[in-house]
Amino acid sequence: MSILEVSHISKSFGSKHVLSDINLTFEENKIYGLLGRNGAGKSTLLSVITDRNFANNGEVKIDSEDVRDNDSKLGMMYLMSEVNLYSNGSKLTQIIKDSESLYGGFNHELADRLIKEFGLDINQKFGKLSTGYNSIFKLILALCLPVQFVLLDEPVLGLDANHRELFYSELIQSYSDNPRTFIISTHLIEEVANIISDVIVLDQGRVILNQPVEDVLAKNHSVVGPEKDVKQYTKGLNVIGHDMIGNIRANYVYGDLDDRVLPDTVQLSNFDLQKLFIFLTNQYEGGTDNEDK
Ligand SMILES: Nc1ncnc2c1ncn2[C@@H]1O[C@H](COP(=O)(O)OP(=O)(O)OP(=O)(O)O)[C@@H](O)[C@H]1O
Repeated sequence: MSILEVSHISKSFGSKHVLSDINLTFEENKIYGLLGRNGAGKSTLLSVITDRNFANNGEVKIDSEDVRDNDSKLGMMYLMSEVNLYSNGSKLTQIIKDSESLYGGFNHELADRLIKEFGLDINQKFGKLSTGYNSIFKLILALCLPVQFVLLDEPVLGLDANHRELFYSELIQSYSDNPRTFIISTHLIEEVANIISDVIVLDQGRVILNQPVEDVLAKNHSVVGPEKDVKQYTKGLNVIGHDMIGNIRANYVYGDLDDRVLPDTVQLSNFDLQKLFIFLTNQYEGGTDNEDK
C-alpha cells in the first residue's frame, strides 16, 4: 500500500508565485482529476512531484520517504506530459526497450493491443509522430510501465474524438485489471467526470477543492423558480452562481441545505462538476456569488 504525500510545496519562477503551500495526499488505487484554469500551476505541480522541477519549499514523499534524488521512489511514478523526454531520432521500439529496462518491466501484451487499436506505426522515429500520435505513444508507455502512480498531464492533447473515447475505455480497463493511482490533469472535465474518484481544483497556485467526486456532487444544488422565491429559499446558503431566464432564476448552491421548507414554486436538482468548476474559478470572489449575500 503506497501513499504519495505532497507537503507545503511552494514554487516561484522569479517573483511569480506559481504554487503556494500545496498539501495533498494521493491514496492507493484512486483516480484523481487535477483541474485548474490555464496557468493555475497543474503542470508545475506534476513536475515537482516527479522531481523534474525543484520546489522552493516543501517535500514530496512516497511511503514517508522523500522522492528527491531517490531512484527507487521516482521509479514508482511515470509522468506523461507535453514535455518530450525522448530524442526525436529514437525509434519507438528503442524507447520502449530503454523504458522497460529503466522501470524494470513493460506490459507487452497490452502495448501490442493498444498499438493495433490506435493504429500506431511502431517502426517510426519519435520526432516524426504527429501531435496526436505523440500523445498516444506516451499514453501507451504510461499504461504499460509497472508504476504505482501514473501522472497524466493533458493526456488527450491532439487526440481525435474516437481516440479519446478509446483511451478513456482503455484507461478504465487497465485500472480494473491492475488497480493503481492515477492523477489526470485536464481541461476536459465532462470527459473525465465519470472516471475520476476524487477532484482537486487548483486556482492561482492554491488548492481550492479536494474531495471525492461523490461528496462534491452531493453538495451541488441548483434551485430554480421565480426570482423572489429562489432568493428567499437560498438566503444564507453558499450561493456560488446564478442564471436568469426571463423571470426564472437558478441559484447554484455549494454545500448542505438545512431543513428549510422548499416552496412549491421552487425546484431542486443537482448540477455537474464542470459548472461547479466554472463558478469556483470564475469571477466570484472566494467562490461566493456576492449578489445573493
Ligand atoms: N519554466 C518556467 N519559467 C517561468 N514561468 C513558468 C515556467 N513554467 C511555468 N511557468 C509559469 O507558471 C504558471 C503556471 O504554469 P503551469 O504550466 O504549471 O500551469 P497549468 O495549470 O499547467 O496551465 P495550462 O492549463 O495552461 O497548461 C504560468 O504562469 C506559467 O507561465
